[in-house]
Amino acid sequence: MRIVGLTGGIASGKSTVSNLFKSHDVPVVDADIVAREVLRKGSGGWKKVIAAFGDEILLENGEVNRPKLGQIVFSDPDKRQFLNRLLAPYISRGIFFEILKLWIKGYKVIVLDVPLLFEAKIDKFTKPIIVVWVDPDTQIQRLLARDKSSEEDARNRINAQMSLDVKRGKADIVIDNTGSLDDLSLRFQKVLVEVTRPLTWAEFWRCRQGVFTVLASVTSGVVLFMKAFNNHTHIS
Ligand SMILES: CC(C)(COP(=O)(O)OP(=O)(O)OC[C@H]1O[C@@H](n2cnc3c(N)ncnc32)[C@H](O)[C@@H]1O)[C@@H](O)C(=O)NCCC(=O)NCCS
Ligand SMILES: Nc1ncnc2c1ncn2[C@@H]1O[C@H](COP(=O)(O)OP(=O)(O)OP(=O)(O)O)[C@@H](O)[C@H]1O
Repeated sequence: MRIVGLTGGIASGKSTVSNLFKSHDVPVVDADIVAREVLRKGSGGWKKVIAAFGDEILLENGEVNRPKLGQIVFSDPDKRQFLNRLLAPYISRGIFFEILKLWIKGYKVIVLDVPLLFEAKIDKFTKPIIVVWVDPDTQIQRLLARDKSSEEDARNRINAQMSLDVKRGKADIVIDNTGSLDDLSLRFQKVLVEVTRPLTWAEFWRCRQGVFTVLASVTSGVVLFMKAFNNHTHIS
């Protein structure tokens, strides 16, 4: 299985590109969705966040007040690093199981949409790495229009991430999304051809997907064995 990395800056257009992949039957694992799940009421991440930030971080219904937590961590790098370290094990585990499910379903190519792909060093497991790039003015305009946030909040969020130009330098494929959605669709067609071509063996091992494949094989082998063992015990 080929795991394609998709990243970029906040509001650079990752979800828009993800939707194009999905509309061409290429499944996408979205780290933002996984990160939401690990903060759901009652989950392990939720308990850790309450222990660290106190009950004041909760809404009346017991869910985490995301805008409030966002304001705290995006204006304080130490608290953000702390939250990242707190949630990283849960997010990594969630991503791993999402990939495993798709692998068991037999998908040959999947896309991993992770805003912090480089920061969290997940890029080692993905090939190729696609960076969705926009010029800084377009990025801030789209972020303000989408989130209806203050310019200060928007800039804090942009500054919380590795610079988009640095990310661009680390990419195998850069999608410039400064233009219109039609421009993006045209660029995307070429990217789709590139990511759905088979990997050479050298590329496969270089990006450590070999390690993931071995891990996934062993895990699913153990799951199948346990199922068979349980069935057998019930019958006798
Ligand atoms: C702080 C939280 C509660 C704010 O929630 P909110 O609904 O306002 O934002 P949302 O989760 O939709 O994120 C929007 C965008 O912000 C950026 N972002 C999110 N978390 C981070 C972070 N820790 N560092 C830098 N950028 C981030 C990403 O580009 C993301 O796409 C939330 O972002 C969170 O739990 N972040 C920590 C988990 C994480 O690292 N998520 C990123 C997935 S790898
Ligand atoms: N080419 C484009 N032309 C006009 N608007 C666009 C274009 N691409 C994306 N947008 C809009 O810009 C906003 C940000 O795009 P999107 O949500 O895909 O970014 P993202 O990188 O996934 O953001 P985040 O990091 O917050 O998850 C959205 O409102 C989207 O509709």
